[in-house]
Amino acid sequence: MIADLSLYLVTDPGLCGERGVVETVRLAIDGGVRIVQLRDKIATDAETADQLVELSRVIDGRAILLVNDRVDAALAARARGARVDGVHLGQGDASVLRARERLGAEAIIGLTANTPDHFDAVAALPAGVVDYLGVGVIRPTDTKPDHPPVLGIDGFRSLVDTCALPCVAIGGVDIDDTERLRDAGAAGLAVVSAICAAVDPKQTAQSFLRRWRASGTPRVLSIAGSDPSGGAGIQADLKSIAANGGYGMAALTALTAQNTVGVRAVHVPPAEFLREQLDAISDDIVIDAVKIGMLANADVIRAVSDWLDAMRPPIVVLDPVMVATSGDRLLDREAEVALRGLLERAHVVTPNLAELAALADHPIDGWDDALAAAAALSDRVGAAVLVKGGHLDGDDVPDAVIDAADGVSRGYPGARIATRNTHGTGCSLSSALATRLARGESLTDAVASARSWLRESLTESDALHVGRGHGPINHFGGLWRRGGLETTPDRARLRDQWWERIAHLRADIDELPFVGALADGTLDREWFLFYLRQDALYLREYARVLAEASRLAPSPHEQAFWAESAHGAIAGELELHASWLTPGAGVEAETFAADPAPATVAYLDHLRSVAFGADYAELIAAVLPCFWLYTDLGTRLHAGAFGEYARDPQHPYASWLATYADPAFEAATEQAVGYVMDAAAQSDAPRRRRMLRAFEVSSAHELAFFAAPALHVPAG
Ligand SMILES: Nc1ncnc2c1ncn2[C@@H]1O[C@H](COP(=O)(O)OP(=O)(O)OP(=O)(O)O)[C@@H](O)[C@H]1O
Ligand SMILES: Cc1ncc(CO)c(N)n1
Ligand SMILES: [Mg+2]
Repeated sequence: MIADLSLYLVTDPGLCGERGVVETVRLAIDGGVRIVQLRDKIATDAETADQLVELSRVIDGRAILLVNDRVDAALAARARGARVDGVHLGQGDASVLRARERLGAEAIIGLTANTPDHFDAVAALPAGVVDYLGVGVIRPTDTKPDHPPVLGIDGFRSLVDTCALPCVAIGGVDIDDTERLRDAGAAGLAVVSAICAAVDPKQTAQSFLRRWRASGTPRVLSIAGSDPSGGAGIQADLKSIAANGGYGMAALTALTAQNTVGVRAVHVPPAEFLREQLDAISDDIVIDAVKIGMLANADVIRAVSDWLDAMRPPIVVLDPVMVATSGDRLLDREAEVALRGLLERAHVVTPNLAELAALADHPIDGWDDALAAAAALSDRVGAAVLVKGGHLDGDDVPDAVIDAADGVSRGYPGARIATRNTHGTGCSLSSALATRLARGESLTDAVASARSWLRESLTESDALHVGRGHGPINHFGGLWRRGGLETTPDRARLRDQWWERIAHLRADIDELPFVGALADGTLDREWFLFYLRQDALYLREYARVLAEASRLAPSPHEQAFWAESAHGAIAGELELHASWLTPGAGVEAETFAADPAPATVAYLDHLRSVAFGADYAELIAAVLPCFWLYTDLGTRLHAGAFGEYARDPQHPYASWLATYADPAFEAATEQAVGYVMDAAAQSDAPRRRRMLRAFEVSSAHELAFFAAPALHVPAG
């Protein structure tokens, strides 16, 4: 069994001073220590056995208790009913093989190893003889005057690098070594004076653990049922653990045939097989936190309870699952009684209101009643209680966490999020909480972080469209939106998304009097000339912006495309203008003589600000509407979407219509759209958002540009 080695207290009677070893151990365990080694080189075996009996009483199953070297004392204390899990042996102490033989297969036996030869000797031992190694000293220490040569953290790393056993660092370990030792491969920190000599061993232990937990990826085990629809059970747990920064593992208690509408059937494999799964994991992997969900029946509960007693994981969050969101039962009545025995083994219990009523044995009438019942339950079982308000009526869905032992009590108000997708909210919240605690967050902070993530996952859930009943939350929705985990989005989906984003602007353009009159040929000539004069001023600057896109282009073919487009804006489209504005006369004379209208100024200022203040991706997004909107409008006009007359070669504005319905312009538009979607797909979410915004603003300027003639030219 691999116990939780993260913070390993080795006692020293001298350093514990007047407070004494037993009181120091009690305080350290209150602070989160989960493995203790009684080390006293002077006491007799009988005295050591007495201390072990006393320590076993104080520890009360909350931590692993080992003794240094004294196998006889361990056996004597066991004979007196003490729980002594094993021994730690030095190189010169009793043989590990003999100790294993005398203490049994379930015992935990540690061995000191400080040199390559020691590690070679360990590698030659049969499997299962030694459970972990103590490797040091990290720096000089007074607690072991005859200590071996100082390894330092690099020396530690080189020794443990290829070792299959978990190795704890020992000897002069300071809290500021935490991150570097974990990074160097330590399975935990064995500390002596840092805690024994501490003014406040509980607070010191808490500080060590916070640093240790925050410095790595927590390995979180879900012990729960399977929900094939993915919204609850171990499926939801694994997603929740990953979304909150943990590595998720899962041992299955039951298989359900369920979906978002309800539970059709439940199959519970033999509880012995669950224990096999649990042992397979804990024999190999250090577990930083456990989340317990659906337990199905009393046999399963007993199997989990026995394993917890043997393993004593540092963090246990118990979600007392009794009924699914659909209302179907997930725990039989006999098991509800057995569940109570499990509560004492949890650090946090997370009942919803119905589950709280069942566990507190009295009906819950409103939120204040729930808070009182949660406080009483916490006081009775010694675990913190996170009572969840999701099933309250009305618009408020508060939660609250109460830890009677630590005097913690905090409410978390929250408005109900309008969604049906609440399947698995409880499973997900408790798994997120276990992960956050394993990352070193305090109880109240971890609840706040888990809730915040859950609420974001509820808000993002409508995008999933899973099932006809209560759908699942979107476990990674927030991360995808913030660009943390988004896979490269599908270009076609992006294109549709962008085009849809400006649907309202496109509809407004279609509704403009200018467009309607252009289509049916009644457009006032002065309006059209006003539009053309402004468009000439626009195109001259637009060409410069396209030239800038060419300059910034990341590839030759994009560079060529934007350069050709710049040329087209000055040459091709201005030929159109010249034929209208000054037939035969010098194009410059008349074409650019108009004062730029406000809409023209605003649009060009926008383009310049993007061209010379942002990056290539945003720039080509900003110029895209001038391609895409015009091609769309021109092809629809030419296709008769606004009436057949627009297709008539005799139409008074036929040359304008032909320009924007030109297949070559349509092809250029498709190429421009392709470059922009490529850039968007390869960008992170923040840049994708900036690109879309630049595209949207340009589209709004296009609308204002088409609307300008009606504002500035009295209808003829
Ligand atoms: N519509 C909602 N809006 C906001 N928060 C919600 C909503 N529904 C549930 N929650 C929150 O989800 C979490 C789970 O609460 P709930 O009461 O649903 O647990 P549960 O019944 O155990 O869920 P499950 O059905 O997964 O077992 C709580 O934090 C609760 O406040
Ligand atoms: C397997 C499983 N566990 C828990 C729940 C609670 O919602 C569920 N519906 N299914
Ligand atoms: Mg629940």
